[in-house]
Amino acid sequence: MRCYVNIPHPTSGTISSASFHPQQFQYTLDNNVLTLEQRKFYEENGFLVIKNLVPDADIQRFRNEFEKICRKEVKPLGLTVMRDVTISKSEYAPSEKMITKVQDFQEDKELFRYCTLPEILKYVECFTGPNIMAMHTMLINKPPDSGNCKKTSRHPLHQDLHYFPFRPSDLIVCAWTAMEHIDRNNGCLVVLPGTHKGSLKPHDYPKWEGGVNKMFHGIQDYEDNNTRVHLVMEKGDTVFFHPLLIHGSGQNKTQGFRKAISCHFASADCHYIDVKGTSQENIEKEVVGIAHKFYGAENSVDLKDIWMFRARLVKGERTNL
Ligand SMILES: CCCCCCCCCC(=O)SCCNC(=O)CCNC(=O)[C@H](O)C(C)(C)COP(=O)(O)OP(=O)(O)OC[C@H]1O[C@@H](n2cnc3c(N)ncnc32)[C@H](O)[C@@H]1OP(=O)(O)O
Ligand SMILES: Nc1ncnc2c1ncn2[C@@H]1O[C@H](COP(=O)(O)OP(=O)(O)OP(=O)(O)O)[C@@H](O)[C@H]1O
Ligand SMILES: O=C(O)CCC(=O)C(=O)O
Ligand SMILES: [Fe+2]
Ligand SMILES: [Mg+2]
Repeated sequence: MRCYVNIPHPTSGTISSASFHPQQFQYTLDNNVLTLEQRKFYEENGFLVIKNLVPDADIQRFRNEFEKICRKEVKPLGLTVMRDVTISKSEYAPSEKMITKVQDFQEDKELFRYCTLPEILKYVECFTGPNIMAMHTMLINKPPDSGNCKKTSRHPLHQDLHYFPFRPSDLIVCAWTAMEHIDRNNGCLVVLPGTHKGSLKPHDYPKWEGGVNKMFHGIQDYEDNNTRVHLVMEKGDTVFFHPLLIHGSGQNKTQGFRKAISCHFASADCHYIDVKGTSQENIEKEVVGIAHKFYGAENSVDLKDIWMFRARLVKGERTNL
């Protein structure tokens, strides 16, 4: 029992019901943003959906900028452009239809506005506290999966903490905003409520016949008896979720490219950890391997350097990260 334990008031001698604090929370901080009901929901489930949080006008700007990137009209520094695994060996010219996602848009003013929106940060602060770092940014353009039946658009069930060499996990939160109506047809987020109370599981590539995208690791042996919840969301709706929450996304059965924008935020007071000897070693090797390909193996970089380099302060003071 980690949450909702009633603790006696320290100064009261005898314990009467009136001297009990109503609640003890582990995953949310005290401020006046979340209602008691919302706090309880996140504590219990590890996620919280806020309807209609990001205005249409902002989403349109993110969409425009993404299209400019796809047409190569802008080339933000440090951006990773990822194509679907099924076309990763082909010669297609870049276009919106070829790009599965862009990552690390911290140097793109238009897209990075997402990470500084006051309405987003107001909620982020409930989980991270006042010193807030934007650690990892993505715009996901989930491609249609009909036709070839390879289901490569699926994202296997995983915990984002697998990718993060910093702690404590409770001071990390993902904000994920739907850029259009998203349901099971175009591959919505799927979450296993309450799994944020568990530990980090070992991750590796799923053995899917059609192939799997680079670094899309999944949990090999998650318990299938967990309730899966499909998050149906409208444009602008935003889900905040804990980095240990097991989640993924299903196949996109439509002809459209399903879009979402997201950022992982962490308290600047978090600290980096060494993942050597842990289950995270396999992803460290992949990330460092890619960095070596780009910068040359002689310029040895470690995981911490990579993260420090792309992390950006968005509120408060840059203390550790
Ligand atoms: C890094 C930490 C991430 C933190 C994430 C937080 C939680 C998020 C959970 C996730 O989203 S997990 C997935 C995270 N994914 C990544 O970080 C992937 C980042 N993508 C990349 O680094 C590049 O897109 C990649 C290196 C895969 C390709 O880069 P380029 O487009 O510059 O290279 P190129 O097209 O020359 O391809 C290089 C090689 O990669 C292969 N490739 C490209 N796209 C691929 C793909 N989608 N799947 C598999 N392989 C792919 C390509 O076939 C080729 O193989 P060979 O070396 O054998 O010729
Ligand atoms: N049999 C399975 N084994 C492992 N992971 C699965 C399996 N089926 C789905 N998943 C993963 O679970 C998540 C969502 O599953 P979901 O059932 O919503 O999608 P889907 O199977 O692609 O589509 P559908 O809506 O037709 O079921 C995705 O991350 C997907 O990769
Ligand atoms: O399909 C999605 O948008 C979710 C992707 C995801 O969970 C991730 O990239 O970590
Ligand atoms: Fe994820
Ligand atoms: Mg299914």
